[in-house]
Amino acid sequence: MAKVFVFDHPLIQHKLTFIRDKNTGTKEFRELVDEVATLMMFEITRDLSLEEVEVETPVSTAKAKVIAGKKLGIVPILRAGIGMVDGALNLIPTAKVGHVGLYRDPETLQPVEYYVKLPSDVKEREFIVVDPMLATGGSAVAAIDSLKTRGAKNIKFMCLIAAPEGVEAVQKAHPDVDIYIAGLDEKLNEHGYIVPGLGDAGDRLFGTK
Ligand SMILES: O=P(O)(O)OC[C@H]1O[C@H](OP(=O)(O)OP(=O)(O)O)[C@H](O)[C@@H]1O
Ligand SMILES: O=c1cc[nH]c(=O)[nH]1
Ligand SMILES: [Mg+2]
Repeated sequence: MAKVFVFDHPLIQHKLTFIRDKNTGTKEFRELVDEVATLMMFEITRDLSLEEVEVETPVSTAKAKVIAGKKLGIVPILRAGIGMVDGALNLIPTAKVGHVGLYRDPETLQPVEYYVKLPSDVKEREFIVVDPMLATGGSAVAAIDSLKTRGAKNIKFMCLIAAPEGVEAVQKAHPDVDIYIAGLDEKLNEHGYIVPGLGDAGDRLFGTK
């Protein structure tokens, strides 16, 4: 069964509070999402493997460590996932970026796919799918399906806020995909919005409400 990590780091929790606040405007919202994505990526990359190298310091030779050349890919679920890409790339600037375009039908809440573009070496890469919101889980499950259909084998999912329903749906459909969350909320309302949540992540990021 996939593991679920809820990040309790004080900086993540502090910034998430202002992301939730309805009085936070678009500019600040976008900056905070970017910062939290960086902090979450710092935690997620904790398990990257290292290899030993030798480096000449001004004083002598040191045995030291570098990351062992893992191939990473960041995959935002459009549109709101775009808000987390730059923050993630801050820490892993050589990662490739794939895109999965999905919108949630407002009536049925079912995801509708409209765009997919992934790095060509999809089978060799480890992917981190990013989206601020994991609500019913339909979008995350569909995005991960889409990656797996194209050959991806090693996938993590990272979001800002999740509802228990969404976590359960991803765990059931993709038991191999670990889930990383900044805030695990109470429930969904009758419109499929996370309660208390932060509202519509895409609209708040891009000012489209
Ligand atoms: O877990 P789910 O019930 O599928 O809901 C979560 C999805 O809903 C939002 O996207 P939305 O459909 O609003 O598209 P947008 O990013 O273009 O605004 C959000 O960014 C997720 O992708
Ligand atoms: O609360 C929610 C649920 C889905 N999508 C959002 O942007 N917010
Ligand atoms: Mg939206």
